[in-house]
Amino acid sequence: MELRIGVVGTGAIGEDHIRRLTEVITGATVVALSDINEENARRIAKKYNAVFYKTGNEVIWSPDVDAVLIASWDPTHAGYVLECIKAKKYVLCEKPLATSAEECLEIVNAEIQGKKKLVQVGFMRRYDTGYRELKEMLKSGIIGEPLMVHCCHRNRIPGPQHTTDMTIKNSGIHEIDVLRWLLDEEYESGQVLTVKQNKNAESELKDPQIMLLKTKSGVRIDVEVNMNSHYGYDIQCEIVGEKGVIRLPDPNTILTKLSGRNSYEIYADWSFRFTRAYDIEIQQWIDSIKGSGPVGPSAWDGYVACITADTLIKARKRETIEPIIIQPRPEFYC
Ligand SMILES: NC(=O)c1ccc[n+]([C@@H]2O[C@H](COP(=O)([O-])OP(=O)(O)OC[C@H]3O[C@@H](n4cnc5c(N)ncnc54)[C@H](O)[C@@H]3O)[C@@H](O)[C@H]2O)c1
Ligand SMILES: O[C@H]1[C@H](O)[C@@H](O)[C@H](O)[C@@H](O)[C@H]1O
Repeated sequence: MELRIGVVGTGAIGEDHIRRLTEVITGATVVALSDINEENARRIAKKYNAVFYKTGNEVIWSPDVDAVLIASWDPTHAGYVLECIKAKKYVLCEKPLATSAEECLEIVNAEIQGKKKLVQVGFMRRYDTGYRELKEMLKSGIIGEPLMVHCCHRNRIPGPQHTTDMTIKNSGIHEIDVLRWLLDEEYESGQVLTVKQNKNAESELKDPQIMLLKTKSGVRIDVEVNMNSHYGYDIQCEIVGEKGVIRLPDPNTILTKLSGRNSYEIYADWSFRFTRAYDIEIQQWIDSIKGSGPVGPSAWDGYVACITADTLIKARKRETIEPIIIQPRPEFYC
């Protein structure tokens, strides 16, 4: 049976997911889509033989749609996810789940009231082969207990509407999620350092920023989140353990020997770096909702990531170390 998917938001990643669902993923067809940029959405609807709807809610409530993928701007996520829960439809929402922890809790409570797990959050790094290998190696105990984690999240240039808070809540949120998944524990406190301003950054944008996190067991984490690397999209993660160090591999790119130099390509953005992870994420989402329901990052994971991001933003503004206070995890998500 082909699952009929509706997509809300057909910008960069929305269109890429539609291509993926059509050309790469098995068992699903994109039948409906919507975007406030009507011209672009109509172009994509024509290209992929889907129906254009004027509003996201019409896509969600359409009887022709079995499940929904949300890829619109961050502040629109919570409203659409709540609507999907009302309509009792499975939904894969791109990160972040919402722009505040309060909205995330509203989603969590609505899902619990509906007595069915419907929501998955687009934390695709959990599906990246490199991160998966890191997790396996950590579990094997080969480096002993992890003690410190050093990460970089470098974007070549920021998107047009990027703000100082988004560096944490839109970009750094990937590390917030993937590191608690890797280490399998929660955070205790956090801090953000701003550094000498990059002259290439917009004057309003504090860039780069360093997120510092401490986990409950005392692991120390530093993450450079840099929106203006200029040289490319570069994701690094090194875990220092009691007996050794493990490091996320760079993606395999061809070694070029040219003009007296050995060189490797560095990807320009996330769409190339995480292509395979998105493919696996979406295929597993489709397979799971045809089975007993989603098994990927849940609304609860969306909440924990968001409360951590909110706390880090508060810490940056106050120039303090803030405790990260997470509500008790409901039985529903255990
Ligand atoms: N998981 C990842 O690695 C990853 C990568 C890129 C983007 N994202 C997330 O995906 C979302 C989209 O990012 P993007 O890079 O494609 O941005 P984009 O600006 O290219 O696309 C967003 C689209 O949303 C549309 N939109 C805005 N408000 C809307 C509304 N109310 N209803 C319907 N459509 C609306 C815009 O017109 C635009 O076409 C963001 O939330 C971002 O955080 C995740
Ligand atoms: O910093 C970017 C991340 O590296 C990507 O994976 C996307 O999430 C994008 O929206 C962010 O701006």
